Amino acid sequence: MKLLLAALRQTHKAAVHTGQRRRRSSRGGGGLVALREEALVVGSSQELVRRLGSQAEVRTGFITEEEEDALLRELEPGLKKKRYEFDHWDDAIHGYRETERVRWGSACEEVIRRVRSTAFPEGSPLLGPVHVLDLDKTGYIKPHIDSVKFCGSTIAGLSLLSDSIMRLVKEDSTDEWMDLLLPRRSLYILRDQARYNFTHQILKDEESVFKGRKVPRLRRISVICRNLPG
Ligand SMILES: O=C(O)CCC(=O)C(=O)O
Ligand SMILES: [Fe+2]
Ligand SMILES: [Mn+2]
Repeated sequence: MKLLLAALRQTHKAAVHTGQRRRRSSRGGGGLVALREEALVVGSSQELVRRLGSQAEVRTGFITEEEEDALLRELEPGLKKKRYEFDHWDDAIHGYRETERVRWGSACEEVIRRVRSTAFPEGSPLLGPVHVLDLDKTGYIKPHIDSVKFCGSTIAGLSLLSDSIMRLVKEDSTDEWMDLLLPRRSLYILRDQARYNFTHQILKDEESVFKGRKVPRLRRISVICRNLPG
């Protein structure tokens, strides 16, 4: 199980090293451009946000508080048995524990069904187990691209317990980037170019600022559905 989950992110290493180093020098001047006042996606240019907006989608309030509670009740007992992992320098993720789940209670089953019918084209073959990732409040996800061997064109994730910021950076042109605000209980969907040609990362608390506003990053659990490579 552990092996498969790590393999999902196996292409991250090059992205972590090249992506992070170059980011620092390239960020300075990039003004944030929002499509609308309340937009949840900003980026290095309005053109990029327009072109890729539909491939990096955020749906606020995708689940209710009751559904979030049901997911947490179902997930917490198993997660609590694991320890957060902090010290592997080569991991794409720092400060996390994770698991996967095939069978869900009925309230959760309904949520997962809704995620899948929203994010994936009908009949698209899906990865059976749902991935559950628990980030400690000091945890974060470094830039990586999910393995094309194990994961298809679409990644869809629910965010529980905390708001967070997902940053996408173009792999071969790191001054092209988009930040997605992922509110608690929202669903994000990454597809196609946003999934294949951009690294994604979840910012650590200290860096978690969206349109000039601090977005406190608390403990966050994500519930992630993927499809299979075509
Ligand atoms: O926590 C998330 O929403 C994303 C996790 C992720 O990028 C991964 O496990 O590959
Ligand atoms: Fe990922
Ligand atoms: Mn490791």
